[in-house]
Amino acid sequence: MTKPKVLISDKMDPNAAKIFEERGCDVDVITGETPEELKARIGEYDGLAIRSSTKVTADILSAATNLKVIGRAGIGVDNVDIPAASSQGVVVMNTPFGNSITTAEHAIAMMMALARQIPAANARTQAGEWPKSDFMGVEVTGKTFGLIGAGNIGTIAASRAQGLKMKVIAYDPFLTEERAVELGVEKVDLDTLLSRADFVSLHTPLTDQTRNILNRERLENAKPGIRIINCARGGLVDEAALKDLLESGHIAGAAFDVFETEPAKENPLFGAPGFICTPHLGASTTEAQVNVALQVAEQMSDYLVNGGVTNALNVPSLSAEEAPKLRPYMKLAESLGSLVGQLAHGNLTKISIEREGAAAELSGKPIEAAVLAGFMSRYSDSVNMVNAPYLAKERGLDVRSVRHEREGAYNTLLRVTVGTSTGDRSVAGTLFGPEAPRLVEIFGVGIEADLAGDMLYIVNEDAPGFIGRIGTLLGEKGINIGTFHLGRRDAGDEAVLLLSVDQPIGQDVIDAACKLEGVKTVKGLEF
Ligand SMILES: NC(=O)C1=CN([C@@H]2O[C@H](COP(=O)(O)OP(=O)(O)OC[C@H]3O[C@@H](n4cnc5c(N)ncnc54)[C@H](O)[C@@H]3O)[C@@H](O)[C@H]2O)C=CC1
Ligand SMILES: O=C(O)C(=O)COP(=O)(O)O
Repeated sequence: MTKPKVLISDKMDPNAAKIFEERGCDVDVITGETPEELKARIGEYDGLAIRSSTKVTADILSAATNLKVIGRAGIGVDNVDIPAASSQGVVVMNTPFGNSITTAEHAIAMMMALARQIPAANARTQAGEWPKSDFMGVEVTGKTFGLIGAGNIGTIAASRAQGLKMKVIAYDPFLTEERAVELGVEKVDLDTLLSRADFVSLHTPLTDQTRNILNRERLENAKPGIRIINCARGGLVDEAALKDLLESGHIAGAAFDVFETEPAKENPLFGAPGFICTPHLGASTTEAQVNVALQVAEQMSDYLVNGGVTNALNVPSLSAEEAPKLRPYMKLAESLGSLVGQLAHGNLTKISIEREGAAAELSGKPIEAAVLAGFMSRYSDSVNMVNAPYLAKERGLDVRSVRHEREGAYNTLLRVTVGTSTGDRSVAGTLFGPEAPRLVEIFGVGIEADLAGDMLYIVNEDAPGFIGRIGTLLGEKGINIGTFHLGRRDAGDEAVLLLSVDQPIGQDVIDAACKLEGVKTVKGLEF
């Protein structure tokens, strides 16, 4: 097997490259390229490891013909076009915890630097001024810390602020009262937060809801003398409005690590009174960078080598321990999805996936994604587990997953049912031994068959002589039969024949088979 090839395109701790190599990947480290250079190169790679500098746009992705996974050594993925990656079947993963302590500590460092004007005092002292009487600071003890966004980083920042004897109030629409009590913070609405806080620290992602969350109106109505810290994302605060309000003195200070446009070589806030900043250093500690580099390389190689999915943003997680257990089910699920997709006619608007026995104990989402990947291949050639659920949604397919507690005839069973204009059509399969996927039912008829390679599916009247006739026909056409599977509802009723053959079935064979006595349906299948 050729080794998966990974490109590290942003500055990353050398442990990342080491782990990729140890885990069976070839790795190139090429940083600082222009988008054009990256686009020209990206086609060679199975994996792309990034931080925040590389912008993975739809244009770059259009050239990423071999790409399977993008790994973000860090948290924010606003530099990745996730919908484009998803529709192309590329997994996007991040490392959601590796740099959170470090970033929360940076927010606290920024707060202290603001409270005591350390950057300006430092600059003037080193310039030989000794400006002792120009710097009067404020204490943080007893002051109110207003947290916007009580997620991983926000809650760590809150606990550090509590350690500094501050009162913490928090605005986060997803924060429950119970969790607020557990954290020892008071849950408030945004206007209340801005009217009471002495220091406000932002810790939300940048989304349509959070963009400009501190807009001009909110900043104007905030408590006079408030100080604002943003170590989350540029675009959360209206930079021009903040500059005006720093100049008017309504806002006493602001400390930013992130900017609307980065790298921020110029910005309206530069030089505003009480403004301090750092160049997106929130995650830049040795500890955090080792954490995220190790984690991203482990996660990406796990996916590329073993199919394990951890911390993915566009596909369900699948641990490296669970991945081998699920693998035969994924094959079975994909084959069943493909079988109903190839056989059912008309506009299919719903699909249900039932798991029974041992299959009911496994994660449902990956199995669902594999069924959809098989099923959606009837509509598109470039479909896989990552993009199938998105394509299904786009087509308005109603997808249901059902897990049965009941004991059935099989130790483990997957059933896939599609709704057609003439009623529900269902196929089911099991695993023989730990690994071998096997079809056990097709449209109500019990049958045992492997679904592999080229196959011929025939429904005929159950009457003597048919098997001889089809055998003769295939012999005349020079088609070699690999396996032969028969099933029927009741004696004399409809019978189903599934043959695996050594070459694709041409239309001439299908036409000839249709003319055989007693034949109702003939279809060539491909797995
Ligand atoms: N400066 C830097 O170098 C770094 C910045 N970051 C950024 O910090 C931010 C926070 O990261 P985490 O805490 O890990 O994320 P998280 O996902 O754990 O927490 C985000 C919180 O924001 C809340 N939220 C979402 N919409 C909201 C809204 N409209 N109003 C108020 N709250 C809302 C969510 O409920 C959640 O609790 C991210 O934008 C991330 O990219 C992360 C690491 C380093
Ligand atoms: O992890 C994040 O979200 C960050 O913003 C850190 O960015 P960086 O990896 O330092 O470019």
